[in-house]
Amino acid sequence: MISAIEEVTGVIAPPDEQATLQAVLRLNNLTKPPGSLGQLEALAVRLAGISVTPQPSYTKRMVVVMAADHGVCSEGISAFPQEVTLQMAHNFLSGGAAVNVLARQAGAEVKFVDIGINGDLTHPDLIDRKVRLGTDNMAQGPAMNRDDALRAILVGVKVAQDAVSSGTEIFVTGEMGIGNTTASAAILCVLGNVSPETAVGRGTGITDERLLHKIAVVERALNVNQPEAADALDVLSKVGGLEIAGLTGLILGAAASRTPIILDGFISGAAALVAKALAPESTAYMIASHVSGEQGHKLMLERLGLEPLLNLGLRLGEGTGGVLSLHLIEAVCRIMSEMATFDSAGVSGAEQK
Ligand SMILES: Cc1cc2ncn([C@H]3O[C@H](COP(=O)(O)O)[C@@H](O)[C@H]3O)c2cc1C
Ligand SMILES: O=C(O)c1cccnc1
Repeated sequence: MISAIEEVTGVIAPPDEQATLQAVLRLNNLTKPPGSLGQLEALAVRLAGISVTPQPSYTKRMVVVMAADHGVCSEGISAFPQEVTLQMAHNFLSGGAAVNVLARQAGAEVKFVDIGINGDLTHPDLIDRKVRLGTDNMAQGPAMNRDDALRAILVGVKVAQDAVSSGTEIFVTGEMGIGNTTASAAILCVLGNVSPETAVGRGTGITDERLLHKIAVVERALNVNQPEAADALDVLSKVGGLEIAGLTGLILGAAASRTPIILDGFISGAAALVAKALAPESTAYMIASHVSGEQGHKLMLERLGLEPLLNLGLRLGEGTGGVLSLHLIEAVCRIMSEMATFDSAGVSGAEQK
């Protein structure tokens, strides 16, 4: 199975240099002072390199929501009970979750993948790829074994490959899994080399007292499991989660097929840290949609070397911030394809000094 992942990481190419250069030149010829569209210009340049054209467009957009349960919920680390994952799964599948609403507005399709929900789920639109019925309690031992983590990564890779084959041009990462900010914080501790006090946040909105307990649970999980920082699969299997692993695969699959992948919040960021550790060049295909309200997310993005587009204080996950940023991506694409150049509009360029 590891060789199947290496096959994917092995084909991730750097962004296209020529398209990158063409985008820079075009931006400087458009009727505006150079650099005046700020971060949108940087985004335009990155998208050009990813999609190998200075004038990309992304009509077919897909948000992939990976859902799974976490054994560590039995430690009382969330404000909500584990059953909410399954209950919310029905809500996603009937179109009533926040991400469904925002995706409809942004013209994106939502794919909902059961990669490890602890319960039975059937629905005609469900992508049933259950690897196991949730993870084990990482505060007592490994969350899962290495094979489960590998299988979950490969689920994500396949979802990406199938979607690209049927025309998907841009992805958004989404997730649902009560307890997954605990697993994500543990991953950040190891791969980002930070302390639990720095990495752990309030997730669904826990009290001060429960926050201290959550920090202690992450400390315990790290002590019990001793995850090896140099071995991302060891980290993912011991203190990660199935939806995090699935998103890691989705990111790698998207990067391997030269498709931009928009990262949502803290959980998506944890998956991205694992993807970066497995394939450093995959970060070229990642776009950080926003910095979330979850403590540790800002630092996580710094570790990934990514600049977030938005800062709205979101702390929901599901892919919500990612889908919102599709509007900005659409704006950038239109700037690159519809704006006049100094020549075409007969506007004088900057005076040379
Ligand atoms: C109703 C509801 C809808 C959600 N949608 C996303 N999350 C978010 O909250 C969870 C992570 O927070 P924690 O680690 O504190 O459990 C994940 O399911 C995440 O997607 C939700 C949480 C709830 C309760
Ligand atoms: O940053 C996130 O994505 C987040 C924060 C809190 C809860 N769920 C998700």
